[in-house]
Amino acid sequence: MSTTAPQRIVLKFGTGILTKLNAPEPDPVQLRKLVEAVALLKRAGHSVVVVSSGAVASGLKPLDLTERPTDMTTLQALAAVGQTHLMHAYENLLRDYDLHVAQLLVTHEDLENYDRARRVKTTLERLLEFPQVVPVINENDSVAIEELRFGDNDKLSSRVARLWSADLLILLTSAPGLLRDMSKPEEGPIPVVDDVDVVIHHAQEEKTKLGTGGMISKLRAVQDAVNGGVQCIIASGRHAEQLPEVVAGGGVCTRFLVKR
Ligand SMILES: Nc1ncnc2c1ncn2[C@@H]1O[C@H](COP(=O)(O)OP(=O)(O)O)[C@@H](O)[C@H]1O
Ligand SMILES: N[C@@H](CCC(=O)OP(=O)(O)O)C(=O)O
Repeated sequence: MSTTAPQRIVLKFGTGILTKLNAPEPDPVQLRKLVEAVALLKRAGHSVVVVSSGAVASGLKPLDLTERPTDMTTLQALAAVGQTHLMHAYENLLRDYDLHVAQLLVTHEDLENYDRARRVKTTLERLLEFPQVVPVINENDSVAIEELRFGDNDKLSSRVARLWSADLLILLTSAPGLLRDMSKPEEGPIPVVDDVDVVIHHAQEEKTKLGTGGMISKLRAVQDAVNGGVQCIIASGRHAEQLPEVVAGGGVCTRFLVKR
């Protein structure tokens, strides 16, 4: 697809691109670039919903922790502290573009329940009638029941994209797209994928230190989204400046087509 017509776009920001490369804490430079890209897309007439990770990572420093813990209770406590820091950062950065953040925290159960999911959808649609609002969605980590958690935000973003009938879901991550061979990044990502099943074997278990999902989780989320009619893109969140080009059909990324 090569178009600049207004689209409904879900942007997913993974933990791996919201944090510094060499320290387990949020990277304000990265966050600024991502917010700038959101503002650019909105200015071009697109409707944008952000699914943002980063609550747990944002809670580490305030709680004097240097590493991501593994026990669920501490992770939930970290998310409770970190989510407010994250939203504060978004609100501050969006102000430069006369935009405001709208926080939506949802659980797996909310989106599985017909009535609650519909309420999320209508709230989202009402919010988007205000051009100055950027909805930022995260899992409600501190109350999510362990066995029913999304855990990573890949699946959450595909659920949101389907619920909202988005045109496009862009998973922004630390990789430039889906690589055939992770030891040969110079080959660049696979440009276009028609069938996720055919490429899933390229995804390795390896992932960033603070991220939870990894590439396998992303491809499963992509499959869910394309099955629901949403075209998907995996692209580097470290090159947010290329987002308008990616939305228009170009850029360095992997594009997953919807089967017709
Ligand atoms: N075939 C592949 N191509 C690109 N990245 C891959 C591949 N297989 C595994 N990965 C890993 O997936 C990571 C992205 O997932 P993750 O760390 O969970 O990021 P995020 O926090 O953005 O969700 C990459 O940094 C890379 O280590
Ligand atoms: N909801 C969690 C997201 C967990 C996470 O790291 O997800 P991801 O970056 O998609 O691998 C948070 O905000 O920390």
